[in-house]
Amino acid sequence: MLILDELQIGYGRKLLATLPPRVRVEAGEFVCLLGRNGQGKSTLLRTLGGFLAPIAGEVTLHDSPVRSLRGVERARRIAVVLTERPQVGALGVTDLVEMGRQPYTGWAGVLTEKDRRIAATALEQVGGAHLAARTVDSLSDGERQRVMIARALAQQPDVMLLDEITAFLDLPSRVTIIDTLRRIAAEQGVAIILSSHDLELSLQTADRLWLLPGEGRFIDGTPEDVALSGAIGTAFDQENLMFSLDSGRFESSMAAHRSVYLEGDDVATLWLARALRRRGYGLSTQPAEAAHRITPVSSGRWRIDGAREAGTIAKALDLLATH
Ligand SMILES: Nc1ncnc2c1ncn2[C@@H]1O[C@H](COP(=O)(O)OP(=O)(O)OP(=O)(O)O)[C@@H](O)[C@H]1O
Repeated sequence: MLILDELQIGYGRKLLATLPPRVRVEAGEFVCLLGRNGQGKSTLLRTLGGFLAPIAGEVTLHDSPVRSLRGVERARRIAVVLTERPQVGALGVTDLVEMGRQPYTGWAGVLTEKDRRIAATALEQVGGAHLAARTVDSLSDGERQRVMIARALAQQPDVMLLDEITAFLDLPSRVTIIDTLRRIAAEQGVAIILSSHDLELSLQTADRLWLLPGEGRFIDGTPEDVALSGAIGTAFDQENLMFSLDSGRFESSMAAHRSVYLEGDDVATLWLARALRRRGYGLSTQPAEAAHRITPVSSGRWRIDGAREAGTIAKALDLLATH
């Protein structure tokens, strides 16, 4: 339903990215948009929302160019959530969420019972019903983000564009908000495009990744295809940090000073492998080439070089360091 045709985004002569000839986003899709600072994530979202003209090409929503949508029409179809703290003073949470109904209330702005019900349901959907009587300026960052999402939902849009909304939240709050958005996309058929710096969470949750790796490129695929293509490494790796395809996360890339052959693949051994990498050990697949050999004895207990036993990861690291 959202179609990006021959799209080039940027400002004046500054071209930030050229997209493939046709990119489609279907109802119910949850897309995460990733890229380093300044690669054009916000610019792309602004272009998709029709707030910024593309350098070339066109964005259409249900066959209408988004740039041609008038204010109210656009607000009924496209909702935008930003990370900035809204300057709304002591406005009530319920009043703010009900503002999402403005595209439907006509000039007088009178809310019907139905409008109030839709706003209340939106607040419930983001787990914010208990905040209804609070004022917006009294909310924590995480609570405020939920309320801003509720306002966007109250617009009953076809597309939601969210720009780095999880930036200041702790991990459980980020997971909760992303889960809520995924559920909303799937259950209500809203297409959701969310820019984020949370690469690992995006890899785990997105139906699709859009990656702006720099040099004007744009990559579109399932998280797994994008990871396997090596594009995540190209976009984010740096001297001391590399994306590991084995673990699906970034790992410190200090030069390995000694290699260890580690047997076993139980959970405790996977955590021991993490600790070893952090300490600068390389994990060898060839026992004969490794300086040390670690064998699991039972879960969370290992034998080091056939002799000494370690019952914690700290002890295993100690034994390796003193040997
Ligand atoms: N109005 C503008 N005119 C010209 N250049 C702009 C304008 N707004 C942003 N830019 C530039 O365009 C580039 C992309 O900016 P954008 O905000 O889209 O990046 P981003 O990927 O969202 O970055 P971040 O992760 O830091 O939020 C940056 O170099 C920025 O300085």
